[in-house]
Amino acid sequence: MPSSIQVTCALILQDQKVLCAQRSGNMALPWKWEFPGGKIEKGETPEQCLLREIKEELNLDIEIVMAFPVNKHDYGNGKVVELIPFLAKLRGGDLILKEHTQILWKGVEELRSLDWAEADIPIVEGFVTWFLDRFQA
Ligand SMILES: Nc1nc2c([nH]c(=O)n2[C@@H]2O[C@H](COP(=O)(O)OP(=O)(O)OP(=O)(O)O)[C@@H](O)[C@H]2O)c(=O)[nH]1
Repeated sequence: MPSSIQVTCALILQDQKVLCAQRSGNMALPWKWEFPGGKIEKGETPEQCLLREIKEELNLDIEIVMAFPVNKHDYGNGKVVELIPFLAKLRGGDLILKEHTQILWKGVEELRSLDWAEADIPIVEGFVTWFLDRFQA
């Protein structure tokens, strides 16, 4: 397996909805849906990376609530992504889309209907299961 890149992403939960972001046509994985975030830079913790990326990509300030299990995915084109998801809450900032085509706030039970980047699919599944166990028991 080629060496992997470590990428953090945020599942920003507000009023039982999650912020989903669609990649633009000129990015890798064009038009796929993902959770906002990005690559960890040298010397950064995953949490520091995520706060920086969310500010850079969306102009939003978040607070990290907890970590979810990491998913390592081989895209088969030499790119292996270790996706490190966190549950987060919005703290402030006015949304400005700097990289993505659009964002949507999706109800938890509708999350599966989007065309997700492959690495995100197990994260979506794990999150929906976790949320329903916790809040709809
Ligand atoms: N931010 C983010 N990236 C994801 C997710 N799922 C997933 O496979 N990725 C991949 O992880 C990498 C994240 O890098 P990045 O957000 O810094 O994106 P980038 O455009 O600079 O990457 P690139 O230079 O490979 O195109 C991309 O290759 C992206 O395709 C996700 O949910 N969020």
